Amino acid sequence: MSNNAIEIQNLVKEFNDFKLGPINISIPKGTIVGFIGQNGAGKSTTIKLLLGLLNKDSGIIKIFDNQDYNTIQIKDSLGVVFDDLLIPDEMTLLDVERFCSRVYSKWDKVFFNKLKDKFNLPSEKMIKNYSRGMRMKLSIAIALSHNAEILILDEPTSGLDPIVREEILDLLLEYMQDENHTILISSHILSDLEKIADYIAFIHEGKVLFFETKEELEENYALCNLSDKEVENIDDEAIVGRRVHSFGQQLLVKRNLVPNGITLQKPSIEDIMIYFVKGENK
Ligand SMILES: Nc1ncnc2c1ncn2[C@@H]1O[C@H](COP(=O)(O)OP(=O)(O)OP(=O)(O)O)[C@@H](O)[C@H]1O
Repeated sequence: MSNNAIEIQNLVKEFNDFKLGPINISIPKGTIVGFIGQNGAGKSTTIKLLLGLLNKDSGIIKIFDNQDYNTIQIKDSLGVVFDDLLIPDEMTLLDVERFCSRVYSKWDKVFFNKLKDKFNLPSEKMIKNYSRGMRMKLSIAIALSHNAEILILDEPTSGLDPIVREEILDLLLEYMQDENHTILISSHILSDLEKIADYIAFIHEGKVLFFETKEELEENYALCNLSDKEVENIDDEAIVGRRVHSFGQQLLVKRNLVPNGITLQKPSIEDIMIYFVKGENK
């Protein structure tokens, strides 16, 4: 049995004007993978393929070594959050709770009610009258309350205020106390991922540009500010991307390819993402 919770091999999906893949990613059990990329890069498409909500053109997707994940057991082991709640608007939280207790074999009513109180979610208000933040919180509460072994979260913190976001990140870290738990989370709020992710997968125009641990990103890349003259001494191979200023240039470089003596700074994940995209036109 492999040590991966999710394995994606040569996954391809084509729409009229967009091609995803081939995507190759292995997500080890017990890790949090932050899935980043520009709007339209292919994050949600990958997640939908993973969940069987879209049909792939080719490739292999395995969840716990299992390619046939339409079984109840595998559905039970996935907790899913999309950027909006996919629940009929006429339902109340009480209806949702009753529904989930029937659908999920390991539904934890006590934990769900704890989250309901923590998030101040009204029990009898119709979901259609919930605010966006309340809908997201309910969605997260459901995903966390059925003892899923993998959480797949597509933009779970979008539209939430910083305090609630922090609470949710804490809940995710608490969930990860169990070493068999795994999270794949896509987000444009890169500072959130900076706090919790072990790996960052960066998808750009349907291709994975990198899949590295946060430590590897830190070891491999650095920012430096140089004059135009100084930049001439840097090998083109070392430059991932650049931003030209009136006083010189800021570069994202591969640490191991720049000469000694240059002052290097640690880039944020946001820096790395921006310079990778800009690097295309360097
Ligand atoms: N059902 C579909 N039919 C046709 N094209 C689609 C379909 N679903 C997605 N696409 C296209 O696939 C591309 C990737 O979209 P996707 O939603 O995966 O991006 P994303 O990275 O999740 O973006 P965002 O950050 O904006 O949510 C886009 O060009 C989108 O228009």
